[in-house]
Amino acid sequence: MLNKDNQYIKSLDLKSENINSYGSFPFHLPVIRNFTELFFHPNVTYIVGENGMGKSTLLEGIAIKYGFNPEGGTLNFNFSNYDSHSILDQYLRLAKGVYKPEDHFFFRAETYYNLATNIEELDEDGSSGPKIIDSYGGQSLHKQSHGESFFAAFTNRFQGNGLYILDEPEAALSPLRQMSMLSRIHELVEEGSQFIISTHSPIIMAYPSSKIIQLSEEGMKETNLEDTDHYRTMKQFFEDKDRLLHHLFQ
Ligand SMILES: Nc1ncnc2c1ncn2[C@@H]1O[C@H](COP(=O)(O)OP(=O)(O)OP(=O)(O)O)[C@@H](O)[C@H]1O
Repeated sequence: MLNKDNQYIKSLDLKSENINSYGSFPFHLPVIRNFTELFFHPNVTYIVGENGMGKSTLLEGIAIKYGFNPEGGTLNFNFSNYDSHSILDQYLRLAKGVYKPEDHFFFRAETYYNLATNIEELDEDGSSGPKIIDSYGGQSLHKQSHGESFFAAFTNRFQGNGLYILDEPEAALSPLRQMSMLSRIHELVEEGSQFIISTHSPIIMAYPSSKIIQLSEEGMKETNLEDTDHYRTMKQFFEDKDRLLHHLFQ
């Protein structure tokens, strides 16, 4: 298990001295306006918060700054189907640790299918050596269900001693698969991996050896699982569904 001395990414800061105006995207986002230095947990750091708070933008900035392709994949992927990523990475300062990960993956639910297509194209071309799809379990990611193909990457492609940046990995995963994902995260953490995960799922955010950063209109704040808006809302819903529905339909 990684610790403070050997984690791969230590902290993130904003080069605010280079920002001229906070009037437009991505600088107008509350997390950027109120940025405070972010210290990553050696095992798992969660970025949570309401839709539109800037989780994907922040995660993408971290990933690009580290050297990942904006659309995800390993450090070796450099395909692009669109070029709409923000310029935030140019304004970030990432403190890396002394040790480098042996495995890397930037998982984006949004563009996972572009990645799947790119893998097929590279494999058809044949010039890149052994088939890439074999490291994802061997079966075309397009010929599996959404959840199955996501899970194939987590179980087969992620090899440990890795840096894994995951944007909403729960998309398409059933609650049971989300729990399996937690146990896979545990295995990979025990094998020297560091995760940075943006999620809306209270199941995914339940890994104990972690830090939860909640983004809101006020900026970012460290919090406990039980105090996240997601956990509270779900709890309220399940504890008294009828009352909640009554209020919703008033
Ligand atoms: N390329 C872009 N150009 C302009 N605005 C953008 C761009 N990408 C995102 N935004 C805006 O920035 C805000 C934050 O988007 P982002 O996708 O980072 O939020 P999020 O917290 O990940 O949301 P969700 O939980 O819905 O995935 C949104 O209001 C979005 O419309």
